[in-house]
Amino acid sequence: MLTVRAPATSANLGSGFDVFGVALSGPADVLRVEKATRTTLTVVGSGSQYIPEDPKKNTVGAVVDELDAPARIRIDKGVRPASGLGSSAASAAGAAVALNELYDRGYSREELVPVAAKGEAVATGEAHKDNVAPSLLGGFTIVADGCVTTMESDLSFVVCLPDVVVSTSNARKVLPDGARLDELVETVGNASTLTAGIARDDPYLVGRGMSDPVITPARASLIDGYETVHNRAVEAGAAGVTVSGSGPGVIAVCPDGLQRRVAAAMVGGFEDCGVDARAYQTGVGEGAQIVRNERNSE
Ligand SMILES: Nc1ncnc2c1ncn2[C@@H]1O[C@H](COP(=O)(O)OP(=O)(O)O)[C@@H](O)[C@H]1O
Ligand SMILES: N[C@@H](CCOP(=O)(O)O)C(=O)O
Repeated sequence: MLTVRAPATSANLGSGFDVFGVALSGPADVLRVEKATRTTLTVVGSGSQYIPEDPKKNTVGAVVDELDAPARIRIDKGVRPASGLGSSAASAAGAAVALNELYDRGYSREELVPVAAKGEAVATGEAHKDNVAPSLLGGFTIVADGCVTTMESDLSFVVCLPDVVVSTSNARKVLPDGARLDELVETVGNASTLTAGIARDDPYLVGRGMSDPVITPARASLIDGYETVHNRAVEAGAAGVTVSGSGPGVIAVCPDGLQRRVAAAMVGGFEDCGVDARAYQTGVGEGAQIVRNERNSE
C-alpha cells in the first residue's frame, strides 16, 4: 500500500491560459493505493458526494487504464471539486505517482504529465496539462508545445474559495472563439512580466502580469462578488489578483507579511456580496509526494 499526497494547483494566473500553473503548499488530496485484480474506488472528504466512484467517470480511472495498473484506491479529497484549484488534476497526479511506483513502470515525472492529463479529459472533456504538470512536478510550470518547463519560487498566495460551484467544462464554454491583435500583445506582455517576476521572486512583477483582457473577464462574470473581492484584496496590499483556474476560486499574490490581511479582506468581500467563502494562506509548494510506502510488508 502506498500513500501519496498530491497538491492543489492554480492554473492560468491570468495571462497564461492553459500554459501556466503553480503547485500550492495546501490544500491537497491524499490517495491510498494498493494493487488489485480489478479497480475499485472510494472517495471521502471535501465535496466527495459530487465525485463518482465509478472508475470510468473518475479522473483516476483513466490513469489506471493508461498505466495498465488495476488498484484499490481510496481518495481523501482535500481539494474541493469545481473549485478552480485543480481538484480533478490532484487526484489524477496522485494516482499516476502511486501506480507508477507500485507497478514499477519507470516513468519520470515529466513522462507522467500526459498520463495524468488523460484524467483531466474525463473531468472536462479536454486533456489540458496546466494543472497536472505542477501537481506532479511542483513549483511554477509552463506547458507549451508539448514541453514542460519548471521554475522554483518562494512566493506567497491567498486563495479565496467561495461556497459556489463553477465546473471547468462550463467555464470553458463561456470563452470567446478568438482574440484581437492588441489583446494578444497585451497578453504576451503580461505573461512575460509574470515569468520574469517568478524568476526574481518578485510579487509585484508577478502581480502586474497576472491579468489578461480575454479569458479572465469572461470567467469573472461567472463569480458573484468577483469585482468586490478583487478590489478588497488590492486595497489590503495584494500585488495582483485573478481567477484561479476556471474559478470560482480567486487567487492573490502577496508581499511578505500581508497574507492574513489579504485573506480577511477577500473573505469579507465575498460575505458583503452574500457569498460564504474560506481562504487558504498558501505558497508555492512541491509536487506529489509518496508519504508512506508499505510495499515491503505486502
Ligand atoms: N478524482 C476526482 N476529483 C475531483 N473531481 C473529479 C474526480 N473525478 C471526476 N471528477 C469530476 O470532475 C469535475 C470537477 O473537475 P473540475 O470542474 O475541473 O474542478 P476543478 O476546477 O476543481 O479541477 C466534477 O464533475 C467531478 O465530479
Ligand atoms: N486552463 C484550464 C484550467 C482549469 O483549472 P481548474 O482548476 O478550474 O480545473 C482552464 O482555464 O479551463
